[in-house]
Amino acid sequence: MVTFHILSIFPEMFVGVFQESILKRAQEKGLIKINLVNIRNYATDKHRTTDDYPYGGGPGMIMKVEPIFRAFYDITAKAKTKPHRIFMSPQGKTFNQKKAIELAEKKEIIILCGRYEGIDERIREELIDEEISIGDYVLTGGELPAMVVVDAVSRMIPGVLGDESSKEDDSFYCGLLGYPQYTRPREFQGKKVPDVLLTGNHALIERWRRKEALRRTLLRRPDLLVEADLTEEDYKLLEEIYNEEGI
Ligand SMILES: COc1ccccc1CNc1ccc(C(N)=O)cn1
Repeated sequence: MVTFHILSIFPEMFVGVFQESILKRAQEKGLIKINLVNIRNYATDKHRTTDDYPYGGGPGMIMKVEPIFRAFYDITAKAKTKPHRIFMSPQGKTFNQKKAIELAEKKEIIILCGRYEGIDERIREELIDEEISIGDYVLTGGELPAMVVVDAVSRMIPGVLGDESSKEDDSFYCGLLGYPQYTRPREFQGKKVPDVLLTGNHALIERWRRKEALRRTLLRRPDLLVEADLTEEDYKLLEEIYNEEGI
């Protein structure tokens, strides 16, 4: 069970995403809990201000310390265990499946979603355990990145995915890209499903899938091959692939 506390000035952005399909069922099954927190509720001035102009000048606004510190203290005081505190930002370490698996072990996670040009540095210094980016591009806020993290982490929690096995084979799960998938009809516009998949010979099918995952990874993301722990059998398959691809 993982409890996600999501801090944002636009918590309503999350309602649609977390009220659908797998994440909704996971909440109903008590496998995950999502606590949407509106930072504005912790702003004490009349206008419930959460941002202000940057010292030193420059474009845009910066998120203020007080509302965010109050929100963190409040959530932490109510939390059963000390939450792991994440800030979504372009300056973070790039998110990947390995990180998703690691975060799925946590009990409570706070995800701070930045808006405007970013946050007052004292928030990073005092409140954040790790900064995570979903990729090298800038968005209008950390809300979409937070949804990506909640989705990827939730999938790794036992019981969330109906068919457990789908987690094992997942693209990026074994460090390789996924193999080609087919379903009915067997032939479409003259394009047939590979015969091997119709043999019912699971050893043969597994070999074909592993080989196609290696082929796809070699051709599209050779950098992942370097990281993957390959077996002797994998190297044999790669030999065949090199010959077939004329590399
Ligand atoms: C100018 O925006 C910011 C500047 C600083 C911090 C947060 C934000 C909010 N925007 C974000 C957040 C995350 C990502 C990412 N790549 O994960 C992209 N954009």
